[in-house]
Parts: sequence; C-alpha cells; structure tokens
Amino acid sequence: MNVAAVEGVLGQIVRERSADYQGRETEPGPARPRIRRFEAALRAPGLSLIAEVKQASPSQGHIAALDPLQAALAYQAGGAAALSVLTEPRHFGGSQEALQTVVAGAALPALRKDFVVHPAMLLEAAEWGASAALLMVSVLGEQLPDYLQRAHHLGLDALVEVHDEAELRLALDAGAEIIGVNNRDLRSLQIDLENSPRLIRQARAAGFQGLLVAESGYRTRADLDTVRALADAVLVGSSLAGSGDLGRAVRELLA
Ligand SMILES: O=C(O)c1ccccc1NCC(=O)[C@H](O)[C@H](O)COP(=O)(O)O
Repeated sequence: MNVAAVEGVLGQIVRERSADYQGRETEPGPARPRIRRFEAALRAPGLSLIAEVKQASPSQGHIAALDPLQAALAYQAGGAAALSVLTEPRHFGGSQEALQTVVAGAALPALRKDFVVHPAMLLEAAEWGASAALLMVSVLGEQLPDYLQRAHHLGLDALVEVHDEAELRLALDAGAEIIGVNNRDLRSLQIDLENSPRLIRQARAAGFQGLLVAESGYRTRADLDTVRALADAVLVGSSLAGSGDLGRAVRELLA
C-alpha cells in the first residue's frame, strides 16, 4: 500500500503506524477457526450497538480518561451488543492493555480498532483476543482482499470500512462480509449523517447480503432514525465515552 498517498489527518496516522510496524514479520500466522462472535452479535434483531472505548481523537481532542474495562462493563450493562476498543496510542489514547483487559473482563465480543497497515497487526489482534479487526479501504486499497483473507485465516471477523462509492465497490468486490460506512471523512474530519444511509442503500441495491454498520457522529436517539430501518448496527464512540455515565448513555441511545 502507498501510505504516502493518503491525505490529511488519516495520512499522518497511517504513516506513523507504518513506521511502528516496519520490519515486522509478515507470515500469516497459525490458522484459527472462525467463531464469528462479532458477526453473530450484530445479527440480533433491531439496530445493534457497537460501543467504542475511545479516550481521545483528532476531531475531539481529549474525550475522557476511561478505565477501559469499567467502560466496557458499563456499555455491556447498558445493552451494547459488541465493543470497539482503540489500540492506537498517539491520537486515541488506545493500547494493547486496553484491548486485553476488556477481552479478559467483559463478555461481549471486541473489535480491535486501529489503522491496520501491516499483517502483524492482525496477528496481534487475534493473539490479544479480539473477535474482529477494522480494515479501512481508504488505507488498504487494492490490498483489501489479501488483508481480508489474512483476518479470516486468523479466525477474525473483519469490519471493512468505506466512505464513498469507489471504496464500497472495492469492499463488495473483495467479498467483505461486514461493511461499515463512516459518516466521518477521515481526511477533513467533517461529519455527514446522510453518508451511511446513502451508501447502505447502494450496498443493498447491489445485492449485498452481509451486515451493514453505520459509523460516527451519532449523539442522540433521534440521530439514529436515519439508519434504524437500514443498518444492522451502529458504531458510536465519542458521545458515549464523553457522557460521564456510560451505561445510562447507552440505555438512552437504545431506548
Ligand atoms: O474520530 C476521529 O476524530 C478520527 C479521526 C481520524 C481518523 C479516525 C477517526 N475516528 C475513527 C472513527 O471512525 C470513530 O472512532 C468511530 O466511528 C466512532 O465515531 P464517533 O462516534 O464519532 O466517535
């Protein structure tokens, strides 16, 4: 992948992550059975919630100093279906420890939320106990099929993230099983809540039978109305993490 060509904030992050993993092993690692726990959690009736353990971000700066496990348990008690745990350290306050403590202490399946730019990051995700990993089409481009195959080989579900029509086409052609549509343009950080319903409709019109996730920018129950009848799940981070009462925030969102 050509990380030098990725623009804006996203470009800076993926270049840092590429440097972090430069020279690391690229072997696929041992095959593991597909349990599909993350996928199964999103298949529950109604709009499932993936609640994100997120302490900071480029768009919000500091969000909250969270104990990752306490945050995960509050999300779980509030009714979330799955967890997303940031492991990117510089911009999001994430860590390996955050993911591992959440996996060890919470019952819900967890997504490793990071900027996957090297196969070793998928091996780590599996070894740290994640049920799924994020694969961003804006970062992986034509390498998406290879990373998708590697994730599945390691027993991981993959949340394949897209932001526009061209990325959606790549995700569909690669055989993605779970597609997330990000409302946030990761180059400019602008949010457009119409982006998810628009691309989700296009995915269904193209015959996609897998799961569809609406991502980013959701703050209230009313915000979810745009995707309630369209998406299988919604991924919410900042508004929950910064709420001060994470369990209550989940309950209000899902009420
Ligand atoms: O959140 C950011 O500012 C951001 C900036 C650059 C790259 C990625 C970024 N976020 C990743 C995400 O898409 C979100 O963590 C996730 O979808 C939750 O979004 P939100 O509910 O708006 O926190």
